[in-house]
Amino acid sequence: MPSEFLPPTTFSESNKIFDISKIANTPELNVHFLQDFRLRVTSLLQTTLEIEKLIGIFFEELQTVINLTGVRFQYSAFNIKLALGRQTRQACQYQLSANGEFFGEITFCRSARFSENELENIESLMDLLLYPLRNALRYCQAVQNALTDPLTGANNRMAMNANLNRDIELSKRYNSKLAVLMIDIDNFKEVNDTFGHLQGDDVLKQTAHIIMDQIRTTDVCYRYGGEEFLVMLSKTDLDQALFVAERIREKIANSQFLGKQNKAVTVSIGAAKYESSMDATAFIDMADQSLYCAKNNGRNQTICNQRPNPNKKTMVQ
Ligand SMILES: Nc1nc2c(ncn2[C@@H]2O[C@H](COP(=O)(O)OP(=O)(O)OP(=O)(O)O)[C@@H](O)[C@H]2O)c(=O)[nH]1
Repeated sequence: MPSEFLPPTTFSESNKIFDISKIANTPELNVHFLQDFRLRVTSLLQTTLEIEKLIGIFFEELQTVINLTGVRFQYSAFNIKLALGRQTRQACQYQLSANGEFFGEITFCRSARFSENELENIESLMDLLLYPLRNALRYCQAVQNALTDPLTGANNRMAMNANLNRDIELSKRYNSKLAVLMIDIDNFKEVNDTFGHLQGDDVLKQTAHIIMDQIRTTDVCYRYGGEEFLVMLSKTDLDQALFVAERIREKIANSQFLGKQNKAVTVSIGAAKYESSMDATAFIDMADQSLYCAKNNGRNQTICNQRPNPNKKTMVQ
């Protein structure tokens, strides 16, 4: 499979620390050295599918033959941006691709300028990284797909199950606040019955996007069930959680759905704060019971049963 490394976007001239061409003067050593080096790096790179570890291994191994202080790797499609070692001024950067498929951008840096020889050496070893990196990116994509709801793009229930206990353990360990919102679209059956399931799907998508837009990147939105979403708010107390809940509720109530049909959509929200006596089930149940109250109380409102005076909102319209 042909592979390409586009030429470095920045590079520099001379360096005296390592020059593979000096080894080339003793051909036997060169051949053996390079063979051993390539074999070792290839087998090390096969030990992981984690991108950070992979880049780390490659960087460490390159450092044994070329003087480098740091490396950066970026793959925007998956929001991957990592930096290892010391980020210094001189840099050489490569766009990694094979067969028209793009695998990200890698940058090596150090204080002194790179010589042409060194750049050639880096380029000649880059093929070692390319296919392990492609496999790691594919694995990352597969994991991402397995944890994402394909309709709305929110995290799915499997992701929630994987994260919930950890969120609770972190909250206990660091004594940090944790809150959850259970959000359910009101009378969603009517949307499906009136406009059909495809339009119903559009309402679900738009609702999920509004929710995800209204929360911080450190908060997580899960599609909990059919028309129900769960938002986990880390380091958030109940007042803040209710504030976020109301912001989401109002934004949805004031948004236009289904284009020209301009359907009004509302949500009911149950909020809960984590208390140390709760396990994961009790925590989610607490939010669920509050949601149940919000539905019974007329919908389009946020309720938290852990409050002496639950925060009730009247219907907006
Ligand atoms: N279009 C679409 N509909 C879904 C999907 N998942 C669940 N539903 C529908 O969501 C509706 C949920 O209806 P109900 O549980 O009665 O709730 P509701 O009509 O929202 O009423 P309240 O929750 O009491 O306000 C059902 O009609 C499901 O078929 C989905 O992925 N797409």
